[in-house]
Amino acid sequence: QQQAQKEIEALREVLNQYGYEYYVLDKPSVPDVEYDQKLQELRKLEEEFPELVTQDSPTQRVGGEPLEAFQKVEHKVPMLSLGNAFNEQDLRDFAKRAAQGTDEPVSFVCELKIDGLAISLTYENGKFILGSTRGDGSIGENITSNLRTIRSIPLTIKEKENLEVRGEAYMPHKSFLALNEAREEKEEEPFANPRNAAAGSLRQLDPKIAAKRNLDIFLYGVGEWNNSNLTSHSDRLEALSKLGFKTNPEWRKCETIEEVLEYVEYWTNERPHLSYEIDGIVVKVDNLDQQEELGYTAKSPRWAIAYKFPAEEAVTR
Ligand SMILES: Cc1c[n+]2nc(N)[nH]c2nc1OC(C)C
Repeated sequence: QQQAQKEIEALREVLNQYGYEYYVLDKPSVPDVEYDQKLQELRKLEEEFPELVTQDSPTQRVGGEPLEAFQKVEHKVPMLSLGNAFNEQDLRDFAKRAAQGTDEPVSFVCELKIDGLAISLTYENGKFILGSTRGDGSIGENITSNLRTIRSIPLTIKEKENLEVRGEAYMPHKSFLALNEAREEKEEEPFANPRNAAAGSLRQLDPKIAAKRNLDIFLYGVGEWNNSNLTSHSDRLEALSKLGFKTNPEWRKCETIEEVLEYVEYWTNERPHLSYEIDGIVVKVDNLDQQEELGYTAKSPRWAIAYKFPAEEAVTR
C-alpha cells in the first residue's frame, strides 16, 4: 500500500510534467508512447487502489456522468467587457485619456484578442477547483467538468497559490475544420465559426463530448490573487506562465502609442497566419496602480481597450 502510494504519486507528478511540456509549452520531452504507457500504468495502479485517486491525477481529466444542469457561479471580481477602438485615432484618444488620468508616464501591454469564450479558473492551494463562464459578468455557469478536459489547463500548478485567473477558451482552426467535416458527414449543422464551436462545446452538459473537441486556452488576466505583490500586468503574465499557465506568446510591452500602432499594424497583416481566430488587439495600461487610478466605467475598465479588426467576410480557411 505504501509502496503503491509512492509509485502513484511519482507517476502522477511525471505525467503532469509531461502534459505541461506537451500542451502548455508545445515542447514534449518524451515520445507520446512513453506518456501513454505511464498513463496506462497509473490507471492500473489507481484501479487497484481507488482510495489513492486524487482530483489532480491526469486520469481524472474526463469526468463521469453528464450534468443535469450548470450551477450558477458569482464572480467576486466582475468579468468586465472592453470598450472598442476601430481606427488609429480611437487608439490615440485612448492613450491620451490614459495619460491625463495619471501623473506618471503610461506604458502599455498589447495582446491578441482571442475569439473564443471568456472563462475564469479558480485555484485553491495550487489545485484547480472551479471553472466558470463569464455569463453576464457577475454571474456565470459552473463548467468545471468541461474545463478539466482542456489539457492545457493545469489541474495543479507549481506553487500552492490561491488565485483566480481569466482567459479565453478557444478552438484552433484545425480542430474547427475537422469538427465541421465530421458534423457534415453525420448531417449535423456545422458551427458557423470557432467561437460558436468553443462556446457550444463548453456549454453542453457531457464532459465526454467536451473532451473530444480539442479545445485550448490562453490566460490573460487575474481576478483575485492573494499575497501577490506584483505591480504590473506584464509581471503578472510572466508569473502566470512560471506557475504553469498557458499565456499567449505574442503579448508585447509597448512604451509608447507609436509602438502600440506598430503592433496593431503587424498583426493586421500576420493574422491570417495564426492557427487560431483573433478578432482584435487588446491594449492595456501596464502599471497596476495606474489601472486603479483610471478605474472603470459602469461596464468597462478605462485602462484597457479592444481594437477591433475591420469585419471580413467569413473566411472558412
Ligand atoms: C475582456 C478581456 C479580454 N481580453 N483578451 C485579452 N487578450 N486580454 C483581455 N482582457 C480583457 O479584460 C481585461 C482588460 C479586464
